[in-house]
Amino acid sequence: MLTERSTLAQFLIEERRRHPGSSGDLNSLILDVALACKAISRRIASGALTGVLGSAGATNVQGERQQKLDVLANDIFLRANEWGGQLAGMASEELEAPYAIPVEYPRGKYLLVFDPLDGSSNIDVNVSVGSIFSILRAAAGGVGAEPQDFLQPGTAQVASGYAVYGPSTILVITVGTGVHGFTLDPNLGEFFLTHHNITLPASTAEFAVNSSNHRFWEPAVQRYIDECLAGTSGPREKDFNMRWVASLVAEAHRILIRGGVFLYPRDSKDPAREGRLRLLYEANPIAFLIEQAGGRATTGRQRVLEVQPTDVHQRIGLIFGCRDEVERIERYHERADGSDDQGSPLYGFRGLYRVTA
Ligand SMILES: O=P(O)(O)OC[C@H]1O[C@](O)(COP(=O)(O)O)[C@@H](O)[C@@H]1O
Ligand SMILES: [Mg+2]
Ligand SMILES: [Mg+2]
Repeated sequence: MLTERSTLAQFLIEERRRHPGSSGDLNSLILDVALACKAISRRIASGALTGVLGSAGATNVQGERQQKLDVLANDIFLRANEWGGQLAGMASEELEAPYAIPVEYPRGKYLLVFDPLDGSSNIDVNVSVGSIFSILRAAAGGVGAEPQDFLQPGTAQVASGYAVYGPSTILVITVGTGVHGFTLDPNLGEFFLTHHNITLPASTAEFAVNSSNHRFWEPAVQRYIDECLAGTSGPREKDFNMRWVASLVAEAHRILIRGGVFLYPRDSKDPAREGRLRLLYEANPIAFLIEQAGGRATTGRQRVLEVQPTDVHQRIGLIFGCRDEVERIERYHERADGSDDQGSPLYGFRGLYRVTA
């Protein structure tokens, strides 16, 4: 019987009862991931006192400047998860190639993919950051250090989750049976079940987008945001609120708790890439959580979880949140000019009144 004082371990034991023949490896793996998140939370909380802020002076595979905490968090994830015998390999935002489990440790049947520190531009300004993870099955025989082993669609995820290092540290996970949140008690060093069965409302009046990219967006996204901005004077006939934390985990958490829609859509800012966020360790784990909470996640054209990855570090347009809004954005994408059959003819991008941001 789960209560507000149930620990993450107790919750996982309850879940395992549904699968009597299971080995318990998935539970052990999730507990190791949780341990990594606790360790990262401690390091972040000490901030400037322990010299963890600032740049590491290097760039990662994406060509982005690594912060010291990016490197530290990556190392914590590797060390916490490499020895337990549940994994065949790991892939990280901070590592160009997948990480092979060292020969001295046993191999297991899962693959772990993670963004050890998400929203890292927020570290130095003391705003929420997080970690994101996704668990996949390894190919039979426990191999799993080759890039192609990780190129599985999001529908193949066994579990996913994130930790937000905010005013409190919260771990939110799904093992395919709903979405559950656990708050870290910093005195006991233990995650307790505080948010059981998180569900998203169907509709919302709050959106999250980096509107400085407006001119690079496709017409469908321009139309959607312009209509939100027009508020009661536009075709939506209601006012919207906007938030942008620049930390995907913080944004996803807010949306899971109080609803909303998030857009980091495909744009033309850098023609070499499809979007800003990474498919395997940002979009897929968040999309799994959002769908499990009753929401929807799309690239605009396709369900995120059905995209066949072609590269471990592949980027993609990501739109997720409350079902009604995401479906509306998908409809706007159905026509290249951003209009749809249900839109006002006077108010589309071909309409008489074109609203600008
Ligand atoms: O700075 P921008 O363009 O608004 O981008 C913000 C996005 O970048 C990210 O910080 C990318 O994650 P990393 O910090 O792991 O690279 C997302 O969390 C966030 O949604
Ligand atoms: Mg990230
Ligand atoms: Mg990161």
